[in-house]
Amino acid sequence: MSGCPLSVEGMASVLPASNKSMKSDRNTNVGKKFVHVQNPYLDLMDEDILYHFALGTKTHNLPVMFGDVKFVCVGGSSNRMKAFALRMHKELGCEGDGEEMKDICAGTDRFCMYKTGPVLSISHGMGVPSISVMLHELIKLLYHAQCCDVTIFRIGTSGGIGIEPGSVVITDTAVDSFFKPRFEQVIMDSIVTRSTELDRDLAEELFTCSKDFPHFPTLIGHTMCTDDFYEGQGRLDGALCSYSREKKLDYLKRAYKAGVRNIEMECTVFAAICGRCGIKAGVVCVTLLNRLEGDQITTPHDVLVEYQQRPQLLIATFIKQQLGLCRTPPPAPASPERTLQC
Ligand SMILES: O=P(O)(O)O[C@H]1O[C@H](CO)[C@@H](O)[C@H]1O
Ligand SMILES: O=c1cc[nH]c(=O)[nH]1
Repeated sequence: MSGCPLSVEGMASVLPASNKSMKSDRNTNVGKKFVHVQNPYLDLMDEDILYHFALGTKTHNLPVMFGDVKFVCVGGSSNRMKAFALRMHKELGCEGDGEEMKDICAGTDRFCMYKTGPVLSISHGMGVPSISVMLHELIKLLYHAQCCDVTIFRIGTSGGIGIEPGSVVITDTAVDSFFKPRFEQVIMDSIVTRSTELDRDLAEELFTCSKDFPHFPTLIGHTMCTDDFYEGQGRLDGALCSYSREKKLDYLKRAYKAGVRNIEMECTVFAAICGRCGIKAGVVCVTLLNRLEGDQITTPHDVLVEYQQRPQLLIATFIKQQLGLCRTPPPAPASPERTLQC
């Protein structure tokens, strides 16, 4: 994050041991949409240790480190999220080549985190349990840092259904394996059902933005979240397979009929947790294959690398537009393209 005009590098971010946790009056900022938590116990705690990030309210000055965050991008792989941070570094016109950018979570190898100006880039690993742990700590971090008007994106990979590999799917509805827009969470010995609503306007805005990239198809559709890559997604190539090829195809075709265009492993919990905490959320995943045609990912590595960049390209452009750093769309003749002071 060094050299970026919007970064907080250089300010005291690690607190002396004696410091109290950072708390402030959120009521002074009327009109702003603050990230909130849904836990009455949190404010009663003297200290909050974000264990999987190796950060804490007494050891780190979270408002100084993260108070300006407006966009958070999450994705499964740490390399992808570092690449996205480097891309944003360049796109925001920050100084240097970004190679000096530090992993804020270097104290742990669970997740990686990079900050470029108002953009935070974080990995979440694979599957609901992993992203769920990350999201709890991320949202507490944004809450402790008193962040407001935050938008969060998941930029991922997925298996497509009935669409060309390399297509980018912007999720309108995150559904479970029964094609229902819900996330069922086992909480102790109860099952709690939460809504998986995503921001429709955001999906439409992203779709409009995708028109800048005619070299790959982008569409809006339902995304199905499963708890497994193999049997959970009806694959015939796992170590176990308890159904027939016909049953698999019947399932995928029913999914398609229900509006599902791609399958991945995190979108329902992502939508459910972000929605409950007042964070505008979007899911954008590229498809690596068409599941009606096969299960194995046979696409060459270099093509897969290019595919993975598609959601990044779209989100980076969207963020630049939101920050007023892009001319498109709409062209603004009266106000020339803004540049950031580095
Ligand atoms: O590419 P990412 O973000 O990891 O997402 C997808 O890829 C993983 C499976 O290969 C799952 O986590 C799935 O959701
Ligand atoms: O088929 C696929 C490809 C990527 N990620 C998934 O979850 N499934």
